[in-house]
Amino acid sequence: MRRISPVLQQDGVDSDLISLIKTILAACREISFRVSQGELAGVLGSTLSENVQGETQKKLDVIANELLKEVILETGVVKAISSEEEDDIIAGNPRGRYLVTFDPLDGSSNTDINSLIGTIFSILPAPADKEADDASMFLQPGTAQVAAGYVLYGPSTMLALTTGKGTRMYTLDKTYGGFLLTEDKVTLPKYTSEFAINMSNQRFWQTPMQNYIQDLLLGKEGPRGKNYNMRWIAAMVGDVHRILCRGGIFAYPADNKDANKPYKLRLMYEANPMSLLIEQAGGLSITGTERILEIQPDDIHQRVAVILGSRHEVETCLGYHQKAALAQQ
Ligand SMILES: O=P(O)(O)OC[C@H]1O[C@](O)(COP(=O)(O)O)[C@@H](O)[C@@H]1O
Ligand SMILES: [Mg+2]
Ligand SMILES: [Mg+2]
Repeated sequence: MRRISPVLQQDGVDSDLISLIKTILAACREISFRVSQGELAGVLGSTLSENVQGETQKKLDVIANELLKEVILETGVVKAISSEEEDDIIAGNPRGRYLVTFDPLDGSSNTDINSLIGTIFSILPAPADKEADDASMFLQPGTAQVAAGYVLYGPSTMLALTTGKGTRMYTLDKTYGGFLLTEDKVTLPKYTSEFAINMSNQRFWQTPMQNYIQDLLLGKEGPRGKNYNMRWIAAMVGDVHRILCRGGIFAYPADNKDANKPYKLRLMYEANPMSLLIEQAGGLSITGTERILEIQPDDIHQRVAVILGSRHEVETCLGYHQKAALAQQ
């Protein structure tokens, strides 16, 4: 089985970028170890603080954030980092060629129940003409990402990674201590009959999403003419992993539960890296009205609606949104 470096070298990936990816993975290996120790490592439970998004931080959120921050800044090739758990960006080497954004721990609420969690990361080119503490550097569309990936801390620790030449999966070999290639070309089936959405928000969704899900639930007797199954892991990293493995559609649409917070997922830390992984595997990722990877961000902590997965199903969902928009004209 092949290790990461030769695979990336074969794809023509720059040596600085390879060593940056390997550094991020070294931190993830450490997080994986601590997660697997569970209560024994004293990493479970909540801290008394809240992050910039007003959410209570889990101990593991803080530990994972610190680990990643420290090693990434030490590489010397990173101009700045932006984390879901930090209010502001953190400047690195002014001559660094890369910017890194990450969600150190995705699916935080799963930590205390020994369920799926993961780390999501995205790497962008650093503009040479900006200061290392200038947050506007990060406001690049997802199409600009030079690499994106996640590490899933499950029964085995797995990495999904893309540098723009398809999506591959690797599995952490704990005896050797590194990630080995276990799926060379992840390919999403175009069609699916499995969806992932938090149904408890149903009454707060907008009409097109209400109609789309309603038609899935009608099954064989409804307009879609087949029965659908549902899964919800409560960690985007787990739901996206399942979709990369066997197809499906995942949605965290807009809702009006809290007027000040219509969207849940973050563009830079979750939506963009997952969208690149999904599209590089032949899937599609949209907000309902536009392709996520083409959004021009206006804030590092901005949130978006996310609908991603098997191409035909996402296009069908898009059709419901387009129909509603036409009816309003
Ligand atoms: O609480 P809900 O509605 O099930 O939301 C779950 C969603 O929230 C998230 O956990 C948010 O991520 P964090 O754990 O990084 O805050 C997603 O991974 C997941 O899809
Ligand atoms: Mg998250
Ligand atoms: Mg998180």
